Amino acid sequence: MTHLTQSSTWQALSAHSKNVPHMRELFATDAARFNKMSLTACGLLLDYSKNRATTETLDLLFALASNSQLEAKIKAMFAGEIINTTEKRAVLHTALRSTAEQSIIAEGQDIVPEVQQTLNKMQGFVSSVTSGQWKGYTGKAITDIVSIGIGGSFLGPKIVSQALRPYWNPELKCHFVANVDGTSISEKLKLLDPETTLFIMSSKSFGTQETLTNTLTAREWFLAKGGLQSDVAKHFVAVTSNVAKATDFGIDADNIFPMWDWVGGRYSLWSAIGLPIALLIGMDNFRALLSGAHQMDEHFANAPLTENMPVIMGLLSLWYGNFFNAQSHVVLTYDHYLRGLPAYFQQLDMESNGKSVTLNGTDVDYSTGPVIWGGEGTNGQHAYHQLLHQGTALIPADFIMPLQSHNPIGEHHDQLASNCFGQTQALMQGRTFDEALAELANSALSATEKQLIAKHKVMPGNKPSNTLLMDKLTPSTLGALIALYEHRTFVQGAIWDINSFDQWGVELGKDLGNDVLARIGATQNCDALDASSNALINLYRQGKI
Ligand SMILES: O=P(O)(O)OC[C@H]1O[C@H](O)[C@H](O)[C@@H](O)[C@@H]1O
Repeated sequence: MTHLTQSSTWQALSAHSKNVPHMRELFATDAARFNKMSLTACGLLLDYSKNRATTETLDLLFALASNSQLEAKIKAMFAGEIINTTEKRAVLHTALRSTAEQSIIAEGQDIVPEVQQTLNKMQGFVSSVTSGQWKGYTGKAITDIVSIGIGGSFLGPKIVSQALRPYWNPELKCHFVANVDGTSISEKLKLLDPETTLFIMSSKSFGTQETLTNTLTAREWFLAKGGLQSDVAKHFVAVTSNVAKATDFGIDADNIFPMWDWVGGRYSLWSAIGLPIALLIGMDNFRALLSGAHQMDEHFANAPLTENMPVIMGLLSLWYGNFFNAQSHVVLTYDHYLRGLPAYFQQLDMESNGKSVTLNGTDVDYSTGPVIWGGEGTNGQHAYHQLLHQGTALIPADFIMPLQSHNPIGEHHDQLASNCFGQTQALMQGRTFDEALAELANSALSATEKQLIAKHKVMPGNKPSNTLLMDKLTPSTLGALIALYEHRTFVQGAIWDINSFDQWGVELGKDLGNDVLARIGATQNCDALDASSNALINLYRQGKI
């Protein structure tokens, strides 16, 4: 057994998990439950009262956090200690949204000036492109941006841009290409004019196959359409920590925006990887996004554990994963602009906490990161919510909704909100057999049929959910919301004693993919691998089944 599962707090939580009353009862016996179990920070309100939790539960969870040295671990992250031990890196995405007055040391150097310089460089670039001062090779202003990247170098810019659509510059369009499937880039290029298109190649490593291939294809297209090699600098910029590779590739050194080792891919939207966002929403709004995230950093670093939003959310999610066998967690956004957020949180959390050994290499004997999934409310209500209500799996849910819509037409937002609140209520209270039977009282069914149908209509309830509200979806509230989930992920990783900042599983896939590529291009059929892989590669070489 690991220290964690052996600990008396863990054992106490395990025993206590069998004795928590149904949430219906918890609400019935405490009218102040919402007041006691909700909190506001950084423009966000978290209602966590619809959880299987009593004061005792929370006390035990906070004790678990303290015993896991959570506060010290939070300090270590903010202080730039090498907490990504397997890659020997600091984890300082929080420095990207620090204020100019702060001083944050990484590897013996204050990194804030570099961060500020890069923001200023981004500012100059954004203003040059959006004012039309930046000209393409025929002297025309830029109308279309194509952002090429994958993983964190794609999801962050794409989903944040999508979320902040009301703030877009109407003169500019932005397209995102990630997949190495040639269809993705081909379909985009069909829409574009090389004279007015600017490509942003986003790759921290400048070594990711998909991004390099898509960028080469874009450059070939540009040259085939009339651009000259000497025009490439006007149409290709890069964001990378590997400046040498980017210049070798042909990108003008002046057009390279730096990235740093201490920023993980899935935490990078706050860096120059966020350039497509800044181009679309303008630098003031981009800075507001950073500032919202910074406020959440301050809250996370300074609020006591018992009033700390990321800590509470992290602990409650861990409660279900470790003590109720919940294997997934659903994120439901009641705002069309936030429809991509579940996919963003999916990478953030699953790449961070999909781990099976502790920092010192011991196999864990408890569940770590759950499957994160979700979608847009109300659509999911007419699909997978059925399983949330009556399925056998326990799936804790987060409901996220702004109180004011950017598009307040008719009764739409009232209906959206009523669905959101109605769902959390239904999940919590469910429907008993007697209630279901009473609803059928006036139907024409026989008594036996009523009994049977009532059985099918029973909803056990007691299904946990958090509700997160904000006044309005703005760059600042979105920044705070994303930082909240980043820190929630951190909290869980800290308690599980895993490295939330490496991704060796992803790396193996890349290596084997390269090996297979060489075998596909070889002169002879492949017979060196397992029978299945040999057969699949050879069928592919043959081009038919
Ligand atoms: O930015 P890049 O170096 O091209 O990396 C892009 C992506 O590659 C990997 O697959 C990582 O798992 C991601 O976290 C990263 O964001």
